[in-house]
Amino acid sequence: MIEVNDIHKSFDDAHILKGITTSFQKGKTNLIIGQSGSGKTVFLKCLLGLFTPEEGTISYDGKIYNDLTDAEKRDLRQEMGMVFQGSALFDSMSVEGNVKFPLEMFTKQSKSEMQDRADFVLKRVNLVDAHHKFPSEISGGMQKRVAIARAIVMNPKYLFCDEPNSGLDPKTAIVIDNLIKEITEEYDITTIINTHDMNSVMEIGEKILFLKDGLKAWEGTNKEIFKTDNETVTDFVYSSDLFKKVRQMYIEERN
Ligand SMILES: Nc1ncnc2c1ncn2[C@@H]1O[C@H](COP(=O)(O)OP(=O)(O)OP(=O)(O)O)[C@@H](O)[C@H]1O
Repeated sequence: MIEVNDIHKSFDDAHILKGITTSFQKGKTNLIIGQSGSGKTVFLKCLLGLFTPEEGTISYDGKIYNDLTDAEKRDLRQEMGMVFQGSALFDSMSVEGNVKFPLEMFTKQSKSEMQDRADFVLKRVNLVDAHHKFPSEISGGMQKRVAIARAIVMNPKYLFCDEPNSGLDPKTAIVIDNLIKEITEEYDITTIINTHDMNSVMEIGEKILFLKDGLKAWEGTNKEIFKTDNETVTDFVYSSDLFKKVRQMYIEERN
């Protein structure tokens, strides 16, 4: 579980995060949504320990980040997996090489242990025949699977995903969303996903945090987001006619 208490982050005179308090449960897919520039990436980077908030605290299963020693912070970072926007695979390394990379960097595992772990996570993301291919030889959806395999290879407690569906067709995006949700439940990970994809919000948003101008404008579940009358949320989430109709049908079905 990650608990965020009143964090503020500024760059020079620009006050970007203006006091955000929230929490993210383990075993759940937590989504962060909001317009471009609302502070989602800055918030995610604070959770990753890449930015230090000037005020407020972030705690990871009860451990307050600022109270940790440098060695404890390093240990905590190793409990974090990250799926970057655009996958961010190493082009010069094979699929298997990409997945083994964190093990080679951060563990003292033997070659056969690394091989077993790489085989296991690649199988878990349903990639069994691509070990020796290079990123340029596989599809965007397969690259995302490799990125997910690499993010979970160290058995993380916390998984952060920045726009995991960007550049994917809608069908592949759903497969990737479901894969992230399954893995989150299976390994009891606290997963936080930064997204613009309203389909993800509806499908896997067990908890949704809506940021606006660096503030928490709303939070709730995907079921609650259908029912909310909060105009800031409805203006943003239901800006397309299609989603407006879906919401109307949902409300009528429930009445
Ligand atoms: N390192 C930085 N230095 C200065 N300003 C920054 C830095 N990183 C982000 N910002 C500013 O913080 C604000 C929020 O940016 P952020 O990237 O968090 O938005 P976002 O909600 O993730 O947008 P998008 O959905 O487009 O990715 C922007 O005004 C941005 O210019």
